Amino acid sequence: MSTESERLLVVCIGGLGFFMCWLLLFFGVVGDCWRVRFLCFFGEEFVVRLQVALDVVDLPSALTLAYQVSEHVDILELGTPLVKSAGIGAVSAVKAAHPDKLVFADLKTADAGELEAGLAFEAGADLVTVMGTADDDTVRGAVAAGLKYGKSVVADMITVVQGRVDRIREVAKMGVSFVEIHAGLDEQARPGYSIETLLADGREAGVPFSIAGGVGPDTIGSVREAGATVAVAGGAIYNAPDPGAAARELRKRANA
Ligand SMILES: O=C([C@H](O)CO)[C@H](O)[C@H](O)COP(=O)(O)O
Repeated sequence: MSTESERLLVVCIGGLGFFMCWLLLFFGVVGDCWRVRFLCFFGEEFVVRLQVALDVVDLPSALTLAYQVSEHVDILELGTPLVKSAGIGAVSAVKAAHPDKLVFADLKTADAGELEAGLAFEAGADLVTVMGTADDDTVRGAVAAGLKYGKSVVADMITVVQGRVDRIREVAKMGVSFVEIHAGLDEQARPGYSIETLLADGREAGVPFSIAGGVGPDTIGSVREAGATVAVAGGAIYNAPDPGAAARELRKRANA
């Protein structure tokens, strides 16, 4: 073989190796949630992922609901009340039943971020929440667990109303995959509640975000237009007479 062909061969093998390294990094270490983020920014700019909040309080009901809706959603969330009632083993059960879906453990961790996030990842969660109001070291601890397991951490901004955009930007810099701009069930129940304030803060913050707080068929289009990575829907699905049909309709409207 001539020297020129040898050099070409070395360049080709080197190039292939470099490409394989990036593939491994992308599909292995970086994890599913970063793939969602990547697709949203570079592959499917206007696609919003649909996350169902399984806000029931026992595992059989959660598994039934997940079974009814899974084909229409991207992310199955174990709501905080479910994890408190059924335990972290519920995360493993939902992941075992739906290995093709991203499983989100809504722990809303307020302290011991690395320890609690590690529990969820160990149980099979792909994403876990830490409170956006938690101590910065708690958020950083959860992120450290995410890096260790190759999974993602979401900062839940529930209860933050004043100065929300500033705090969103702060926690985004701590390495969370995205920020959940969230009005909890109690806040939603107050007269005058509007999802619009969440959307406005999402638009202004300029970091990847999800929206939770009464997302339904009438609002999911605005959630997408605001630029959200993920739309979270609980009551609009589990309170519907046919949760599967409700999820299908949300999916249709999300990307209409
Ligand atoms: O996170 C939630 C709440 O704090 C209870 O755990 C809900 O899952 C979230 O608000 C989404 O539910 P809906 O507001 O009913 O869509």
